[in-house]
Amino acid sequence: MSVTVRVPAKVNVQLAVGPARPDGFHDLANVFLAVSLYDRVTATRAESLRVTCEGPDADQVPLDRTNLAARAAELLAARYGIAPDVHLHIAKDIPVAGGMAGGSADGAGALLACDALWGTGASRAELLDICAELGSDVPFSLVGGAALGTGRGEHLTELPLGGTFHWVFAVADGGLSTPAVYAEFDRLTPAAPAPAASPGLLDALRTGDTAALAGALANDLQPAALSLRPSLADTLAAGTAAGALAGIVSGSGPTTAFLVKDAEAARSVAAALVASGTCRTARTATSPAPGARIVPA
Ligand SMILES: C[C@@](CO)(OP(=O)(O)O)[C@H](O)COP(=O)(O)OP(=O)(O)OC[C@H]1O[C@@H](n2ccc(N)nc2=O)[C@H](O)[C@@H]1O
Ligand SMILES: Nc1ncnc2c1ncn2[C@@H]1O[C@H](COP(=O)(O)OP(=O)(O)O)[C@@H](O)[C@H]1O
Repeated sequence: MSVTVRVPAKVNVQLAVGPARPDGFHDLANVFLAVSLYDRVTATRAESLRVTCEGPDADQVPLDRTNLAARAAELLAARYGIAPDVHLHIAKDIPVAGGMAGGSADGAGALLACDALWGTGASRAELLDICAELGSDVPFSLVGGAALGTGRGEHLTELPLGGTFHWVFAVADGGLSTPAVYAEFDRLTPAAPAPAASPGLLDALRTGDTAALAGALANDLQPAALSLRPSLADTLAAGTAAGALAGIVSGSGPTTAFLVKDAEAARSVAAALVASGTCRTARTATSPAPGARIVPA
């Protein structure tokens, strides 16, 4: 018997970052939006814990116990006093180390799949608790849609969304390390103010107003990502020159996200980005997208 779960990627439409806390994390006002790029995690009973991965970036995914899918299975099994004997297969479509929470998606997906496979019957609150232990972004991968993350991003308030948003993602060569980007933020921002969500941005999401959302996109980690990867400025310029309403680094990067008017604009901006030679590839997607869901057999 197997259980497959589909989990979305995310883009941060606002990422307000406060000063470093004593525990090394940063308080955030993190406005997450799930987008229609998905990983699939399949859990199958096995003799022991094993992870495999397929997809264009599969060679960049660790297959040992550091994989967030493996860690999710271990945490759930430990809580219920069972052996984490499961084969987790990841069909990876989310760019790796790209600031789109692919590892977090696999953690949330494995958790939901193992819960169903083992019949542990964990409550939603318990699952969210385990997600937060796995990583700051993992609870959002379970929930999907749109949400404001506070604390280190793990405390979620779901947000209403009034329409469909169209996106183009320019995927860069290689990844950026999230801790390195936060460290660069600290170096560049000696006195960061307390983070707060922008009322205008939340209104734009609620009313589905693409032009207003384009004007409100904001990422405090963008200067740090650009400092570590200056060539991202060329990608941002190429996307806006091609007709995107706005461009932004996705989370800690190096993927850049472009908000566009409609599906046709998405196709032409994606083609122009690839032709510009400033990215490895470009993907189109829409919001909203649901959180982790079991795929019917
Ligand atoms: C920046 C964001 C934006 O959504 O995601 P990515 O763009 O990398 O996907 C997140 O804050 C990343 O969340 P996630 O990748 O889950 O981070 P974690 O595993 O919890 O932490 C990894 C490291 O990132 C830094 N970190 C993370 C979250 C936070 N609020 N403050 C931090 O300083 C810390 O150095 C921490 O050790
Ligand atoms: N299932 C997974 N998929 C991808 N990366 C993973 C996974 N589990 C652990 N990792 C590690 O997490 C790092 C960050 O990857 P990812 O979650 O894709 O990016 P980001 O944190 O930028 O959103 C990778 O470099 C990899 O070492």
